Amino acid sequence: MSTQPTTHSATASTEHSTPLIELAGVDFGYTSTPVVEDISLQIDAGEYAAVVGPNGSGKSTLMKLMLGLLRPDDGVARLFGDPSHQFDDGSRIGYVAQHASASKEMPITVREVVKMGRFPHVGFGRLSRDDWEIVDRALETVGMGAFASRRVTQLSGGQRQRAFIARALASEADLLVLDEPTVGVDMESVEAFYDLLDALNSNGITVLLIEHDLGAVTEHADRVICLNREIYFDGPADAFVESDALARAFGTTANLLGGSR
Ligand SMILES: Nc1ncnc2c1ncn2[C@@H]1O[C@H](COP(=O)(O)OP(=O)(O)OP(=O)(O)O)[C@@H](O)[C@H]1O
Repeated sequence: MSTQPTTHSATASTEHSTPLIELAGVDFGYTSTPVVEDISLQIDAGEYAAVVGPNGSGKSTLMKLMLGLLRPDDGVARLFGDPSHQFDDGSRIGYVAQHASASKEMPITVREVVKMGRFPHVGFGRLSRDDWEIVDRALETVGMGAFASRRVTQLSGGQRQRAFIARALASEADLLVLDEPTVGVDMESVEAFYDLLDALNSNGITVLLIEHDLGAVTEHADRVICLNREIYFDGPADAFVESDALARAFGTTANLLGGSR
């Protein structure tokens, strides 16, 4: 695959000093029981951050609060400087869901999926020659040029995730948000997938992911946010490995960092 991402305009993320995501004193519960409490953090342009925590610790809820899909009961959530729930420029955020949830719904080709990344720019109008060039460059960047005509349903888990990253690149997103992107992806493809994320981040794209594979997180992400209803740790991945936050948040002293890789 190409390791030279070319589709993203790196200037887009460096010219803004406003945090991409900002949470201040955020509380949220689906019922009267709080699911996340007193969350304050910001994600700046160019970061490579991972949210980790045990099952049911509020990671997906936190992500939804960040993206404006849920509104805080208390506190403030901002996305690109606007209240998150009012933010409406979908082209700036590329979302990659878990492979399992994207598996059956798309009897269309890889190139058609990536084409969708241009919709925020052209509406449902026709793509120009320049738009198609962006689509094809995105496919090359993720190493999927040879699969452009393949149906998404006929891809492996890792290939499918690459196709969805290409869609984000085609939309020229500043922020790539991935929710457990390597679930169901074989180990060799996980390595290659993270190599791609590393390369995209080096090229200026902000990467924010929820990841269950703590070994991958600490090897690749620069920043770890460890959550269990409240934030147990937020800082450099190296310091996370050295800290006791993992044991406290997960309630175990087992080696969770090396087991899955
Ligand atoms: N729509 C909902 N309605 C009510 N409760 C919910 C809803 N979604 C999640 N919850 C509850 O909120 C808590 C946190 O769930 P969340 O999905 O955010 O955790 P998570 O850390 O992403 O979990 P996992 O790692 O298992 O995916 C859980 O107790 C869950 O049962």
